[in-house]
Amino acid sequence: MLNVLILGVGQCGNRILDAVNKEAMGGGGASKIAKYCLKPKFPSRVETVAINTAINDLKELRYTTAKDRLHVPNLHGMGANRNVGKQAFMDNRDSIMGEIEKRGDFDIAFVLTSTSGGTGSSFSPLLINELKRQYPNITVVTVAILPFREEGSIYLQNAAFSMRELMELDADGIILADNQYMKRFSGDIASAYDKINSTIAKRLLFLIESLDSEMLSVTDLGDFKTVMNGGLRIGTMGYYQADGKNNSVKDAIENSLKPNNLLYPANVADDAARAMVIIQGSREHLDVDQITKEVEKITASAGHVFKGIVVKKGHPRVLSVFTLAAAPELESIYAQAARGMQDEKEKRSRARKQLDDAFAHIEDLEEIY
Ligand SMILES: Nc1nc2c(ncn2[C@@H]2O[C@H](COP(=O)(O)OP(=O)(O)OP(=O)(O)O)[C@@H](O)[C@H]2O)c(=O)[nH]1
Repeated sequence: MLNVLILGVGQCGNRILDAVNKEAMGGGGASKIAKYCLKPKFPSRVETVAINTAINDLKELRYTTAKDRLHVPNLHGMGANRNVGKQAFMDNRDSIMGEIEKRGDFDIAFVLTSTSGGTGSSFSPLLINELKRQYPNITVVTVAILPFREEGSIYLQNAAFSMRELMELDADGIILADNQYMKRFSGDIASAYDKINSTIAKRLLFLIESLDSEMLSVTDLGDFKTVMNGGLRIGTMGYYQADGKNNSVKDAIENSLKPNNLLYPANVADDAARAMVIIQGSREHLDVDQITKEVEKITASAGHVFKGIVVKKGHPRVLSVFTLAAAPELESIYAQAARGMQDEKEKRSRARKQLDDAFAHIEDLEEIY
């Protein structure tokens, strides 16, 4: 059985973790006392911890038990400042790692975080480093959320710098989810968040469950690691669930890779480096020849594709995880972040000059009373 750790860091990470716990409890509503007695049903041994400097963010969680919420005290908040965040992590490193250690040993950790706020984006790279240091055999995959592009220059700047830190870590890859790309889910931000979070949560649970299942065709943690180490070691996930109208497993695989079903804009045909396609469904829907043919098609463009087949009652459901050899959308985020930083620098020096000119008026004067 896999030992899985899921850490949600900062508000966005906390909320996605809460969505994971919600899904693991069957997706229903939670009562007021739920946080004291909830017991999510995971397929593997899964431990979850929500980590945050803002106590109110932790209080708003509904499906994460009180004992799985770790408040890291920081008197004045982060102000989206990653330097303050890094210091707060280092000041509290031992207590954070102690909370994790209490939960035993792990094969894989997922770190869920936004790239753009103050807490998650600064804590996560340091936290991942510590995990890799303290658990030499652990696989650590980051699920990193990119901001809406109109959220402002500091968020974009944070995203640029924290992504670079995450990419430079000696970890096992990044699964990207892009708020901007998934904005299509809803008109208003609050319900878009809910939908985005549950979309990510469902895919993660599917992945964990599959890695720990008896498969007809086997994919395991080792294969997942190999996929995540492909290309830029940055990837994303696609998912599709067939309905009664069309039970074709071939169509389900194709659909799982269509732009509409991805968490991040990617051109799978041109840019995928490695992939893993996991198919679940009732035996009568799982035509192995059809699956093999479809997977071979993907292999023609992505270098290597692992396939996993899990017999489970229901219409075909397909999760595709892939890493990318190119990520043009990231480059445009860096360009936008750099423009924003440059604009701010110029505005600051213009303002400073204006102020200096104003001071010049009284340069040779004394106060008169
Ligand atoms: N998908 C998703 N994104 C969110 C959610 N909440 C916040 N975000 C995004 O996360 C980014 C801000 O990061 P947060 O996680 O809120 O910040 P934090 O890490 O808690 O840091 P501070 O609040 O600055 O201490 C913005 O780009 C938001 O759009 C959420 O529930 N779901």
